[in-house]
Order: sequence, then structure tokens, then C-alpha cells
Amino acid sequence: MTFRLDKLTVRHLAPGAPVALHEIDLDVAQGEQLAIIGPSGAGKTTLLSTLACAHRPARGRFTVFGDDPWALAEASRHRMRASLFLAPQTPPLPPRQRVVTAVLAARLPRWTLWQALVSLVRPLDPDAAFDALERFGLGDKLYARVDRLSGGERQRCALARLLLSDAKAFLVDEPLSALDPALSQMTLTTLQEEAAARNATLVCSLHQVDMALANFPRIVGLRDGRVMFDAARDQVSAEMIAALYRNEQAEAARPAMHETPERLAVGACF
Ligand SMILES: Nc1ncnc2c1ncn2[C@@H]1O[C@H](COP(=O)(O)OP(=O)(O)OP(=O)(O)O)[C@@H](O)[C@H]1O
Repeated sequence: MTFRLDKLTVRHLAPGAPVALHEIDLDVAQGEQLAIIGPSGAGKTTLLSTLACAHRPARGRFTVFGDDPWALAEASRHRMRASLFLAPQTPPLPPRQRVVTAVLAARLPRWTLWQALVSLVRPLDPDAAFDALERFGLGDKLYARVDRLSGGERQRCALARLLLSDAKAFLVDEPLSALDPALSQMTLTTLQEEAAARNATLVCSLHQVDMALANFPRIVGLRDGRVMFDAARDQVSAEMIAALYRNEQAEAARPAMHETPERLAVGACF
């Protein structure tokens, strides 16, 4: 089992921040691939960073590869984190770095300090970086500067890092937000093929419900920090999706579209 969450509650540290995840139950087996969907603010990013051991839960039980990360010594937790690759929505890549160096940074945990320093000046394995970039259609950007990449190129550059990591679980936050449909499909296919090839677990948050349903066997719907459903994709109905994305505030503010004759008549009288 990669992740086991039992009634997990997570609160952000900011003063007055509301609970971001409420009593989440979630088991994810090693090698499983699932998509997390839900409206903005549902808690998708918080869930992914909790799985990456970046947020200490407030309550509940949480294990990663069978261990509670927050019961481990810091050094052991750090080693555990090296098996978890979190790809944030906005990747924190050094802007002035060359793409090749940024991608090879995935190898840092395996390198000595000397190798890391040498690679900053003369990249140690540019062929590996090229191969990883090429799988995301970015081979021609190998020696470009990170701050000259488009938003979508930067996102894929960060995902190319994932291919060079030793991670056993990929936690990918909205990887398609800056990509056109063809690149979106290529990106998901590459992530899924890599995960399957090394039996890594893939948890991916997506705003594109159609892409989630077309590509992932298991779908978790999050709303207001709660799991609304956790189902095989063929069990996810249009009604479940509509309920997940129902915008209560907008509905309350919108005037009724189809007034009944009685209500119209009453309105006309007063
Ligand atoms: N650093 C933070 N401090 C305080 N509250 C936060 C912080 N980050 C997120 N939140 C709050 O936690 C809740 C969940 O946010 P989160 O970013 O996990 O949602 P999301 O589903 O990923 O949203 P989106 O689809 O817009 O990226 C929201 O109410 C958000 O305002």
C-alpha cells in the first residue's frame, strides 16, 4: 500500500485558516493510478502536498509505504520524501538555469556534492535530460534558459525531472493547466506509461473532467475538503459530476429562469 488515510484532517498553518481536508479516508495501492477532481478550493493541492508529507495532519491516521511519516525521525522522513515526487502546479524552477541543469537536478539525491557542483558547470548526463525532455516534446529546449520557456513548457520541464527521479509515487498537481489538447494527452500518456513501467503510484489532480474519465481507472471527487465519491470511472455518472461542481453561490445569486405563471402573476400584482 502506498498511502493509507484514515479520517485524516488537515488545516493550513495560516492564522484563522479553515480546515482544508475533513476526515479523509483513502487507500492507494502501489502502482495504482487515480485522478482527483473537484472545484477550485476543494482541497486537491492540499491533499497532494499532504501525501508528499509537506503538511502535518491535524488528526487521523496516515501511512506512506506502511509507515507514519510524522512518527519517523526527520532524517527518515526526508528519505521517505525522496520516494515521493510532488510536481506542483507552478514548478519552482530557478529562472536563470538552463533546462538541462534543471532537469538533471532530479539526480541530486544520488550524486555526491562534488558531482552536483560539477554538473552545474558541465551537465553530467545531458543525454538522459534530453531523452526525458523528448518524451514531453521538449528535446529542442535542452539548453534554453528556464525563464525563456512558456508556462506549459516550464510545466513539462518539471515533469521531465520526474522521469529522472527514483520516485515510487508521482503526485502531480494539474499538469495540463497550460497545455493544448494534443500536448495534454501526450503528457498524461507519458506520465502513465512511466508510472506503469516502474510500478509507481500516480495521483494526479485535474480540472479536465473528460481527460480524467478518459485516462484514469479510479476517480476521487473532492469538494469542500471532503471526499464526495471515490469510484471506478465507469461508476461515475453525469449526476455525480454535476453535484461535485454545483456552484451554490452562483445559483443563489441567479434569478429564477423559468417562473411559473402563478409566481409571475403574483410578481405582477405587487
Ligand atoms: N497556504 C494556505 N494557507 C491557508 N489556506 C490555504 C492555503 N492554501 C490553500 N488554502 C485553503 O485551503 C483550501 C483548499 O485549497 P487547495 O489549494 O488545496 O484547493 P484546490 O482544490 O487545489 O484548488 P484549485 O483547483 O483552485 O487549485 C482553500 O479553502 C484554500 O483557500
